[in-house]
Amino acid sequence: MFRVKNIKKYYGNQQVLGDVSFHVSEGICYGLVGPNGAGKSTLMKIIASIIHEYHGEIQFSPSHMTIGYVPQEIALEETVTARDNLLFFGKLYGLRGQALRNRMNEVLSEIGLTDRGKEKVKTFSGGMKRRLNIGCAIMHQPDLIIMDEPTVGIDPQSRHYIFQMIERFKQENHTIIYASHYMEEIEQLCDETAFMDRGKVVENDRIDHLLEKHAVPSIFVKGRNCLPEHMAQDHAISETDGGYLITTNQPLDMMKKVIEAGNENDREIERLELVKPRLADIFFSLTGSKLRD
Ligand SMILES: Nc1ncnc2c1ncn2[C@@H]1O[C@H](COP(=O)(O)OP(=O)(O)OP(=O)(O)O)[C@@H](O)[C@H]1O
Repeated sequence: MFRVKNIKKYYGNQQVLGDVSFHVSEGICYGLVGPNGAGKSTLMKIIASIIHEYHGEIQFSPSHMTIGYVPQEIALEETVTARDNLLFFGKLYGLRGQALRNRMNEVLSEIGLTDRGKEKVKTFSGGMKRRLNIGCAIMHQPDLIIMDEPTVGIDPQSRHYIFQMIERFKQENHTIIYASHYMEEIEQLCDETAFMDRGKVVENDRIDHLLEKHAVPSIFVKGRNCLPEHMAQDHAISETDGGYLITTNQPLDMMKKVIEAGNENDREIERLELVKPRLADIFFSLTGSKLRD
């Protein structure tokens, strides 16, 4: 679908992208995740051809691929209706007449605003504006949809709605680039992801591969005297949530040991759990950066 090759970008003397490369296949949702300032928006603007001054190359295949760009900032005319905004963007993309009106109605239904289409955008909630912002970018049914943090500051219902839209886009074989600093969103929506930090891609792969490659299993135990003797010497243990997180390659054996030791007199186990590896922990272990600093 497209390949990002050795992209470098400077603002004055500041390098904001340093030799970024990856490949995105057709029909997937590809996540760009990283803290504020990592370079996600700059990279997306380069892919969307909004920024032209950079080093490196973006290779699209086919070369005439169509792109829809959903900016991080709401880009709507608030004094007119949702329908007028969609008509305006549809015209920009070359739609006219009945085809334009049909597509406008289709998109209104897709973004769940059919009943509000004739109302002015200034009366909309933040979530409705976000949905309309997406609607404007998909009027021309683009092959590639680039979404820059489309769920920032919205209510859970609208977020859920946007997630459902993205699932539909994928089913219709659109390719999506999705930037976020919410790792839960990347885990839920994306097939592959690139971890970005300080203008570099520190890791990129399929999400299941990342978890397999980097996640270290662990168990969580909480209770009175719940740690068996000697365990602290033999394993990596950290205190968290009033209990202990024990990193081990044999989590089930370890749970057995904790339970056996828990049967002794002065011990009491309140909670014992296998801890599912999370992408956010992998990101932190690779970069030393938290996503929401
Ligand atoms: N037009 C510009 N002129 C100068 N510096 C800029 C410009 N745009 C972005 N930057 C800088 O480039 C770096 C990367 O910014 P960018 O917006 O791409 O990061 P980001 O990962 O998208 O962050 P955020 O989540 O805050 O949008 C930041 O240090 C930012 O201050």
